[in-house]
Amino acid sequence: MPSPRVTRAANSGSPNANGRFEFMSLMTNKTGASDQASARHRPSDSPVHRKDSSSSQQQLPEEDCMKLNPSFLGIALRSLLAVDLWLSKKMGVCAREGSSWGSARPMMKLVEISGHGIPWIAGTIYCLYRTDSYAGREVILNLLFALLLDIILVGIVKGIVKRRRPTQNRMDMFATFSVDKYSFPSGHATRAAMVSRFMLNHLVLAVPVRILVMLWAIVVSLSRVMLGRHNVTDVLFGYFMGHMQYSLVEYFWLSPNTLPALFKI
Ligand SMILES: CC(C)=CCC/C(C)=C/COP(=O)(O)O
Repeated sequence: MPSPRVTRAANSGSPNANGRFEFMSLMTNKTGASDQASARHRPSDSPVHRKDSSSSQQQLPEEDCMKLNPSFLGIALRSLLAVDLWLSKKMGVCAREGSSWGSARPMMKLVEISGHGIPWIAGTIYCLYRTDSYAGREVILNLLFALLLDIILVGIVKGIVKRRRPTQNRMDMFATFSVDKYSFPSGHATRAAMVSRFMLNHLVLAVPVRILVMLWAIVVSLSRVMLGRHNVTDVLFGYFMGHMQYSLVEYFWLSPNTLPALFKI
């Protein structure tokens, strides 16, 4: 019966008392802890085969089962993320001045500003101040509510998911919050989708202007990936989230009855 010290030395490949290395076969020793670990790799002991084995056999730890039996959802998600990263890198054609469409980067940055929160919030507050029509004030007030809600919800989701921005991104955006170091979802995409839907539903616009509003939302969203700021899934989810936010604003529509003080003209 070897002493625990000798066994440990033998299992770990340490020199024995004679200064020589001794290695004990892990497959033949059925008593040590390391043998249990190695036994997991034997096909006859795999989770699949264990189903047929007697119940006296040891159950695998849960984390091992997950490694050996990844769920379909896990595989699908990993594949989607791999495609997402690959596609986003390919589409990030304005990520740097030296990128294939690098000369279009200044124009893309203008598109970025057109979807930034600050001009939208500042412009909406200005319009609220200038408007003297009752109906106009109601619509603009709700737009302001939508823009603030958007910033809060996007900040919360970014803070929970904490997905890093793509490696090709250069963090040279103006006026960002600390959560804006994260990329999921794209705040520009949520805002563009929400604001465009808001305008199409609450402003009386000629058909060419309606088309321009829709195109603007799509171009702002697309520019996020082209600038290398976001992965494709950040933008797709952001666009979807923007539509959901609009539905939320409609649901909680602020009327003169909810905020009478603001509607005194
Ligand atoms: C400072 C204010 C009022 C808003 C921040 C707007 C901003 C920088 C959002 C980040 O957008 P992406 O997530 O699309 O990069």
